Amino acid sequence: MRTSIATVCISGTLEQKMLACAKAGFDGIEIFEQDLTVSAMSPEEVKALADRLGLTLDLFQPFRDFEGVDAATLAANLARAEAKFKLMGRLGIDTILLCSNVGTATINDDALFAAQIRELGLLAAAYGVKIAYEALAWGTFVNTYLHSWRLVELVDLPNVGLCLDSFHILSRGDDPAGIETIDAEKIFFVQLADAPVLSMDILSWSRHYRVFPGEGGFELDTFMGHLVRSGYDGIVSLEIFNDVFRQSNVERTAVDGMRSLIWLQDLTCTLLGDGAQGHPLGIRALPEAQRPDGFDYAEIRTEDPEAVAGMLAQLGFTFRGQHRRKPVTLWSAGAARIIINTQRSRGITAEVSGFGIQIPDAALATERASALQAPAVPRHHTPDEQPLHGIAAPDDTEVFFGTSAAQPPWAVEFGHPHTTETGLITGIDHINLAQPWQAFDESVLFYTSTLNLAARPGTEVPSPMGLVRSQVLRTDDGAVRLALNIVPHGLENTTDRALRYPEHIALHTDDIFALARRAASAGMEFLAVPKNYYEDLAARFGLDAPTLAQLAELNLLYDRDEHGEFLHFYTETVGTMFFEVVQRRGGYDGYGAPNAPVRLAAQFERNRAMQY
Ligand SMILES: O=C(O)c1ccc(O)c(O)c1
Ligand SMILES: [Mg+2]
Repeated sequence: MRTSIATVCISGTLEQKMLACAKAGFDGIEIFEQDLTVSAMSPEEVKALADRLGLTLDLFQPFRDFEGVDAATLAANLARAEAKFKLMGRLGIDTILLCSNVGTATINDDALFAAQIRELGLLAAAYGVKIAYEALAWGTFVNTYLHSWRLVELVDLPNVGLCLDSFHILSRGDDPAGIETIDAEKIFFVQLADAPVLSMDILSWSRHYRVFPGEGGFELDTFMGHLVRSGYDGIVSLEIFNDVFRQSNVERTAVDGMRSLIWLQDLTCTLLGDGAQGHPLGIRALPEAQRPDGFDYAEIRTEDPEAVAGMLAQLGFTFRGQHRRKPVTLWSAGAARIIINTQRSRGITAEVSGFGIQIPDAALATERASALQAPAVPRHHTPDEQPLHGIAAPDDTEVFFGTSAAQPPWAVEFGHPHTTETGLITGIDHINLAQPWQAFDESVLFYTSTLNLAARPGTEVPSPMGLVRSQVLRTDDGAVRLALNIVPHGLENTTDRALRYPEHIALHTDDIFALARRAASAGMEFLAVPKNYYEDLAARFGLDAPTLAQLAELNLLYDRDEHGEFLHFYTETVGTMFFEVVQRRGGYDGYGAPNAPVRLAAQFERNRAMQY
């Protein structure tokens, strides 16, 4: 499949954009006119640079507000178009995108639309230009792709066809199945965009909230399935208008986009099954996706290993030994393994620096991640040590693939072959990772695609520092769960890293009261929960007084839904990390969302107190 990306998706000058797109592996680009207008490069220089980079210039866009106008406006529009056709000749671009009219159309008449577009088509033909007509979802009279297709049929010129843009089709809730009824030869261009499911006017949604495929809520694999079956064999491009992407690192965003197209092809192959082959679009599958079986371990990098070890001991973890060659120790409790690493600390007292997941075939998972352009984490190992397969996530978390086994083979390197014992902690429930504001969407795609996790709908948690965007990524069975939290905008410049990126490891237990009591008597410091919270609990759930008193005494939080109950507590923070302990009763499958604002406010109070 030939891939392209609109220059409007990413930050920088036109030259920087072109370099980044070529480096990320795109075959071509769409030139967004504004990027050329403000560029210091002449059209000829742009063409020469594209040639040098091996990029094709696939589309010039947008040409706006053409059809459905009075005679005088039509004449002016044709003159405007002719200037652009000449410019395209200098760029060496043969296709222009024509958006359906949103501004100047006053006459609603399909015959007139078609006649006027026909005039444009005839003029374009004289310049060797093709016109790809796109129905914008907010077009005054033409706003569905099937309507734009009827008009293209009426125009009936070889150089006038369609541009299909997934956003305009899916945002309106239109059924993309109709794509299969379109003559594939007449689909001149395809643009893909995903978007979070929001309830707002479509224009604002489109101009600010588009994201790369896999980062939003649209079913783009279904869309692609119809496109593949239509027989289309042209370019599939990304066209994302997104406020964050436009100010983020251009190279990273380009790779993020490329990853989305690689992943979407794989999802579409899965959806089409045997039917994926034998279509001209030539979509490619990745090495097989596998479901992770659980967390292998969580890793804490620290300058203060004593503080972290102290907390683990209070929680009931057992010291399992020091790695025979590295300054790394292993602690375990039930199936939970935690590694304390004092190597390469990044100037932070303690942080959740990575985790391992267990997967049936670690080498295959690494191959798949590499095909998704995940950067490898280099780790040395001696011939008698387990090789480690690691990838670096956009938030700098290091993720390692380990084989699925009750006793991980690497544990012997810590001198202790068995790491499982019975105790109150039974395993790792989830890991919560703080995302720098510009990495959130990229991380969602990175973790879901490389670890084969499903993204749940996002939420927003109010905190004294702002709204914290939050999203859970997980396996269906809950064996691996990640919670991503975005750090509120503006805090990236604060010098207090604890305020910036608090992350945590959540452990599960079958008896949180016993565990909390034992930890308290071992001297553990809990995050203090305000009294108001327990009054609210009493009102919401009708808990009896002794239960409430016990919860309050131990700083436990509580939630309940139609499936079951959830009890949890948080430890104090060390560096930028803390622990959570959770107990799930019945079929409760959430994360205590109503309690998240209580936690964030309590941590904020605690941070303030520490500053005085
Ligand atoms: O928002 C717009 O105006 C706009 C322009 C060009 C496109 O291809 C598009 O999908 C939207
Ligand atoms: Mg478009």
